[in-house]
Amino acid sequence: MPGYPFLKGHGTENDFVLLPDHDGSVHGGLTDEEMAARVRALCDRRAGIGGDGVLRVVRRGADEGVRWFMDYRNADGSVSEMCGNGIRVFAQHLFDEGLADPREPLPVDTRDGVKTITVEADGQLTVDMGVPQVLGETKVAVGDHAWPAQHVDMGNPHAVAFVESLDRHGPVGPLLDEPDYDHAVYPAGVNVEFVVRRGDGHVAMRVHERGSGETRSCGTGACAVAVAAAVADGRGPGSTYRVDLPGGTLTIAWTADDRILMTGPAVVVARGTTGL
Ligand SMILES: N[C@H](CCC[C@H](N)C(=O)O)C(=O)O
Repeated sequence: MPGYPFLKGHGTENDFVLLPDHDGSVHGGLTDEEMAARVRALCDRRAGIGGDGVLRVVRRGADEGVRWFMDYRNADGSVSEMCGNGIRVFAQHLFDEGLADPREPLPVDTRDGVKTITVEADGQLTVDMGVPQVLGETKVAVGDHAWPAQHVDMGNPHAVAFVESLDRHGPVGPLLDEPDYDHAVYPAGVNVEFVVRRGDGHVAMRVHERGSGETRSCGTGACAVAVAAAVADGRGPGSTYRVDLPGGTLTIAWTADDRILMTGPAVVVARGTTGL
């Protein structure tokens, strides 16, 4: 079958189509809109492969030892600065293909700069997600229910609201539509997280992702949630949160030197060829 190679993978069921394009010769010549249309076709869960987004795997020059660039787009074709679950799957793919050594820290360039991935003894991957920005209080709403929300930037924008219940039959509802938010605060859109407490250092969340809708998990969102919870708990740096998502669990550590380390699984489930 003519076409180009793809792989399918997920991190806590936030799923992605990976496009190996090391020298940019497969997809690099497309215009922005042509690439956005290709991404929408690939992410279509009926007529395509299906995914919350696309990770294009591009080799960088060997400057400063950073050899890879993760070109991420949401399912609607829009570009985002970073994808936390996606960068773990991206790294796992490189390890699987022998293109990176899992025994060494792996730097990957993104639109939000270089992130470094390390492999834990249990095979989970830890990503240094950088320094969070806590930008103040905003508000979000679903239907006629509104909540205050913490504005947290993880390279991409988040609004984190603490709610009474995540139940689909409760005020948060089925999240079939984008929550209302302050467009003056988020002119390029926003990822909206709804959080309940599960215990000390333990929360659960649902997320409506910019450009993808409700997903089973959001890595940058889990980081934003852990930061908002630590701030609400008067903790700040030096705290660790377990974040339960519909698709699995992520561990988020806010280090004493103000960096966010996210640890979670990454699985590559299939490979193939497509003409989409
Ligand atoms: N929808 C997000 C990007 C993907 C984030 C999420 N999949 C993650 O794991 O961080 C945005 O537009 O900023």
